[in-house]
Amino acid sequence: MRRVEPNTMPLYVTKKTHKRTSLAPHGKRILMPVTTVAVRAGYARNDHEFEIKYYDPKVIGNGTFGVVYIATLYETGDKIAIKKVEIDKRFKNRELQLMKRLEHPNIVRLLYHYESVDDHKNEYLNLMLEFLPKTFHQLLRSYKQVDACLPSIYVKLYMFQLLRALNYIHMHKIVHRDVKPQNLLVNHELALLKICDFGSAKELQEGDSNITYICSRYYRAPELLFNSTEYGTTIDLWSASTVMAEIYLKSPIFSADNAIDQIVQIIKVLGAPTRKDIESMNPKYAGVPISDVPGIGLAKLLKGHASSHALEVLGSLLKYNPNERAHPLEILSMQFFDDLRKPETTLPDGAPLPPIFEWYQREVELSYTVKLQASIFPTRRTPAGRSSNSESSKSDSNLSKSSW
Ligand SMILES: Nc1ncnc2c1ncn2[C@@H]1O[C@H](COP(=O)(O)OP(=O)(O)OP(=O)(O)O)[C@@H](O)[C@H]1O
Repeated sequence: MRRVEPNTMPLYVTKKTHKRTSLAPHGKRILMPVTTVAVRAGYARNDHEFEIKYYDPKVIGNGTFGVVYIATLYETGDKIAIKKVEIDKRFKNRELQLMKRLEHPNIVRLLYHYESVDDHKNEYLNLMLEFLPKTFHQLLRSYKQVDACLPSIYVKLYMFQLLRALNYIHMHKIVHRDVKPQNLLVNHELALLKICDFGSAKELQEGDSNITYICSRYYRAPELLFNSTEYGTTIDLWSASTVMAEIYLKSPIFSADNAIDQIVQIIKVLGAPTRKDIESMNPKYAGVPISDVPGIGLAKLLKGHASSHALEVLGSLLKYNPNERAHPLEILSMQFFDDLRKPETTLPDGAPLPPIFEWYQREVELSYTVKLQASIFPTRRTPAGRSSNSESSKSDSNLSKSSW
């Protein structure tokens, strides 16, 4: 990686391709073009331009907003993902601004970014991200195809990491607004989960009106379906719990073709929202009154699929009233996650669990304020600064960002 003086690089990507064979620094002979780009680092602290070389780009995802490629870094041989989104000059790209602020083991890491321009003078923002091999959607599908269930240790590990990441994002008053299996990336061998796609995310400001047509329908919180513009971060908790229910049911818990039917599907399970519930979701709701019908209930729907502890988690999150949804840290302290706290627990192949208890100081402090630290962390592995075991949590200097 060669450092270049600021301002000496053109604004846009410098593309040099070598057609000849070259020996990459990581020792592999490359028989294909290598692309060189002038990038900026993902984290703002040292925002100089660098030259990065990559090769073998292939499309892996075609989203609403852009194209995602997989490529290999010339220097290290590491796989990366490049998300290329057309720049709309009228708006500042929120995804880049937010991703620069977020640094967490359960959030996909922004490595570099650069701008590029095509032959028609369309301009693009390219986000170079750490690569993860699968989406959670693909993982669930692979189990479904062989009529198997995701083993319960993975359900616990993945839900723990998802809720921990949401807690971290919400600490920054950022709401993701598109939590769904397609936006959760996994390395199933290591049992790691990371949230991606901050294209819909937003930092909430008091008094701001927010758009309601956000979040993929099946995972959309009821307050959005009731057209609330003053929702909070708890919309992500609803989405997370629908993801959890989907793990057990092997298909989305609430699926409909339109917003009205989506509400109907929720009512069929949870029963109709009370007047108080509707007021909590959207005090300005002026739609048709909803008759008082009972739902079949989560316990009946998930009978034979989910344990009582799993139902406790789902029941604490799948609530109409956004303020009644449990705090993510409260959920992490529930019995459902107790296996993860036992020293003898391993992955099915005997490998150790990923380091899910290495928390940032700031996350730990927050868990103190809600007095949950004792129940989130394993016994005798108390969090940072108080530990007899240095493994339990890394200090800010190791992990956190100066902005904290
Ligand atoms: N870092 C990554 N590693 C591996 N795959 C990735 C990565 N980032 C994105 N992808 C793949 O690309 C797909 C689309 O990415 P992303 O959701 O960020 O784009 P999008 O344009 O916002 O898509 P959508 O409109 O479907 O939400 C993901 O579902 C995933 O399959």
